[in-house]
Amino acid sequence: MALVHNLGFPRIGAKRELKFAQEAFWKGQSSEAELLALAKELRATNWQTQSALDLVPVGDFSLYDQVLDMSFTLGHLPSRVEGLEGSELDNYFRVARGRSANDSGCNCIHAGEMTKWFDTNYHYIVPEVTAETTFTLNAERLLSQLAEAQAAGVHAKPVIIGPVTYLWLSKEKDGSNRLDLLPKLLPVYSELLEKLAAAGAEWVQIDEPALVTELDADWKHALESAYHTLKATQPKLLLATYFGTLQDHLQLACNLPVAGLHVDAVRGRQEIEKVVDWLPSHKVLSVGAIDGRNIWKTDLNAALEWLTPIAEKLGDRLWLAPSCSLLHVPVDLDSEARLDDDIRSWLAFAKQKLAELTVLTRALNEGYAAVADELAANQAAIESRNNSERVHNPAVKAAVKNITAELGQRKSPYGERADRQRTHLKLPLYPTTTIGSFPQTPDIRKARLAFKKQEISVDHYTAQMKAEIEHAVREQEKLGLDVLVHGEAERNDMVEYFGEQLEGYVFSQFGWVQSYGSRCVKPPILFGDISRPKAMTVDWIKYAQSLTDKPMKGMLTGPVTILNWSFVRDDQPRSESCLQLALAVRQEVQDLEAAGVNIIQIDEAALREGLPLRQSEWQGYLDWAVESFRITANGVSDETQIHTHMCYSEFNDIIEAIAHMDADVITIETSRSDMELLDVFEEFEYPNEIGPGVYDIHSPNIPTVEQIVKLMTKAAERIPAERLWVNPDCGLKTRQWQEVTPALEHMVAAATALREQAN
Ligand SMILES: Nc1nc2c(c(=O)[nH]1)N[C@@H](CNc1ccc(C(=O)N[C@@H](CCC(=O)N[C@@H](CCC(=O)N[C@@H](CCC(=O)O)C(=O)O)C(=O)O)C(=O)O)cc1)CN2
Ligand code: MET
Ligand SMILES: [Zn+2]
Repeated sequence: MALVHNLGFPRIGAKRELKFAQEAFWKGQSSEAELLALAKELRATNWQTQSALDLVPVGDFSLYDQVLDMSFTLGHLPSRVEGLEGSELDNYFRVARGRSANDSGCNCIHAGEMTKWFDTNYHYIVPEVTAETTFTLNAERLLSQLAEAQAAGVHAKPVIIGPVTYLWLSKEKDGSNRLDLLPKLLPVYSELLEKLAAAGAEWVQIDEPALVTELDADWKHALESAYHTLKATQPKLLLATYFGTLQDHLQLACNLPVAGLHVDAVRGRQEIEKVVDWLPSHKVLSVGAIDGRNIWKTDLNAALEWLTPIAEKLGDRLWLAPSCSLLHVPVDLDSEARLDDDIRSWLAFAKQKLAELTVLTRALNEGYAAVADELAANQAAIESRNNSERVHNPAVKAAVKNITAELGQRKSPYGERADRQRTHLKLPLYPTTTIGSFPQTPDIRKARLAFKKQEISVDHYTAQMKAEIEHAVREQEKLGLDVLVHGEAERNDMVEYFGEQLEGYVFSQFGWVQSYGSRCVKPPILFGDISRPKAMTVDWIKYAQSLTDKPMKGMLTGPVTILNWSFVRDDQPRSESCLQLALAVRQEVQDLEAAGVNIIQIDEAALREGLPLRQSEWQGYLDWAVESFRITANGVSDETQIHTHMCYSEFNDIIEAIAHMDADVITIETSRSDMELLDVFEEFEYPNEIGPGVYDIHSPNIPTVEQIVKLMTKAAERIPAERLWVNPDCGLKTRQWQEVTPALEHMVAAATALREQAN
C-alpha cells in the first residue's frame, strides 16, 4: 500500500489572515496573545484540510520565516539581539524586521539579511555565523505544535531543515568556513530528534534541498558525516530534496543512512527509475509527483502510467507527495468565484493538489476502477486545456518564429548613443532619479479595492490615481530630482499589473503566495500565447509628462521578470513564453517612444533569480533571457535612453550577460554592500552608465547627506563620474512619504555637493 503525505502547506491562510494579524500586531493594534491564537487557528485549519493524508507536516507553519524558525530552534541568534528585554516573540521580530529609532522603548537593531529561497520568489532570513557561533536546543515550538497536531487527531510528521542545508543557507560574518560548525551543530540535531521521538513522532522530514545544487567534496562529505552521526537517533528520517535533479549526487542521496528519501519527480522525472534502482531495499521512496511550484492540474492518467510499475516494485515502500512544499502555490481554488470556468477546470491550488494525490494513491492501492470517475474528469480537463483554441494564437507563434538578430540590436553602439542622448536630454553630472514606485498608501489601496468591487466608477478611480500621480510629480519637482517618475500608483504589483492587461493571462482574486514576512504576491497565470491588445501604460505616462518640463521616465516590467514572477505554461519551454512577452512589451516601448517619452526603464528585477540552480545550466538561460530583454528594449532610436533596474546585484558571475543587455543605464542595489558590488563593473570595464543605489529602501532609516556623498565617492573611484547616476536601491512602494521625502532631500543635496566638488 502506497502512503500519501505532504511536505508543507501554505501558512498565510486562504484570505491572507496571517498577513493581517502580523501587521496589526506590528502596529500595536493587537496583542501577542491574539496573534498566537490566530496562528494556532490557522494551523488547525491546515491540518483539517490535510486530514485525509497518511502523514501531515508539522512545523511548516511560521510567524515569519521557516529558516528563522530553525535558527531559533537551534538557539542561534545574531549577537546583537542577545540580552534584550521583551518576550521571545519580540526578539524573533527584531531579527526578522529590525527595529528603527521610531519604535518606542528599544534600541535600533538592523534586520537579518533577506535572500531568495533557491529559485523561488520566497525570501528567507539568512543565518549569520562566525567561528564562535554556538548552538543550544530550543525545541519548544516544534514540541508544542506536535502536541497540537496530535490533539487534532492527525498523524503528525515534524519538518525541519537539515543541518547541511542550514549551513549552506548561512553566511559567514568573519571569513570563517561555515562547514566547520557542523560538529557543533549535530549534537543539537540529535537532541532535537530524540525529543521529537519521545513526543511520539515516528517520522521526521529533514529537508536537504542543497542536494540539488552543485556541491564540492567538502559539502558532500558533510552530508555523509552528518547522517552517519544522526543515524543513531530515534525517529525515522525522511530526507527530502526538491527543486531539481540529483544528478551526480544521486548515489550519495540514495545511500545516506536514513529511512526514506523524497525526490522531486516533476523537475527530476527522468531520474526516478534510477533512484528506484539505487535505493537500498529497506528504504521508503517518497515520489514528488505533483508540481508544488505551479498551478496546473496534473495529468493523473499519465502520472499513473509511470507510477504503476514503480508502485509494483516498491509496494509499501512507495509514498506519494507534492514535488516540494506547497508554500509556493495559493491555498484554495474554491475561493475563485470570478475565474473563467474553462480555465478554472485546468487549475489546482494547494488544497486541490492534495486531492489529486489522494486519487493517485487510491488508484495505486485499490485499482484504477476505484477512482474511475475522478480519472475521467481529470482526463476531460487535461484534454480541454490541450485542445483549447484560447491557448494558441497562430499570429503570435509566427511573430516569434520571425524574430531575427536585428530585432535585438540598437542602431548605434553605446558611445554614439550616449553623445546623442546627452545633447538631447541635457542632464547634469550625477543625475538624480528614483526607481519607479512611490509609497502605495492605504488611500491608494482602498481606492483600488473599491474600484475592483465596483463601488467606484472607472472615471472616479482614474481621477484619484491621476491626483496621486500629480502629487508624486509635484513632490519630485520640489525635491529637485532630474529625471522624474509617475510613481506607479495605478499598479497593484509590477508583474500582476501587466498580466492583467495582456492577452494569454488570467488572474485570480485570492491566489496569494508569501514573498517574505507579511508581504504577498498574486502571480498572474500565463495560460496561452501572449499578445498586447492595446497600450498599457502610455496614457498614464503621457499624463505625468504633461505635468512637468522635467524628463518623465516611462516605466515597464521586462519580459524575464514578468515570466519569472508569473505562474507559467508547462506545455512549452519558458524561453518560448519569454519571447512572446518580449514582443508584447517591445510594442509598449515603441508606443511610449512614439508618444514622446525619451527615457524608458524596463525593470528586470528577477533576471538573476531565474538562474538555474546549477551553474552548468546558466548559459542556456542567460542566452534566451538576455535576448528577450534586447528584443524588448532595443527597437528604439539612439536618442531614446533605455534604463533597466535589478535589485539583487551580485553580478560577479554574470557581468558579461548584463553588459550584453546593452541598456544605456542600469540602476542596482549596492548601498548595503558599501559599493563593493561595483568592483566587478570596474574589473570588467562595464561600458555603459550605472546608478548604484545609495539609499537602502528596505530600512526605515534615513541616510544622511554625508553617507550618500561617501558612497558616491567610493563609486566614482571605480566608475568614471560621467557615467554615474544617483538613485535609491529599489522602488519606494513599501515606504512612507515621511521617510521618503527627507531621504530624497538628502540624496539631491549629496548630488549637488558632488557636482560642486567636480567643478
Ligand atoms: N511580484 C513581485 N515580486 C517581488 C517584488 C514585487 O514587487 N513584485 N519585489 C521583491 C520583494 N517582494 C515583495 C512582494 C510583495 C510586496 C507587496 O508590497 N505586496 C503587497 C501586495 C501588493 C498588491 O498586490 N496590492 C494590491 C492589493 C492590496 C490589498 O491587499 N488590498 C486589500 C485592501 C486594501 C487595504 O485596505 O490595504 C484587500 O484586498 O483586502 C493592490 O495594491 O491593489 C502586500 O503584501 O501587501 C512587496 C515586495 C521581490 N519579489
Ligand atoms: N519600478 C519598480 C519599483 O520601483 C521596480 C521594483 S524592483 C522589485 O517598484
Ligand atoms: Zn528593485
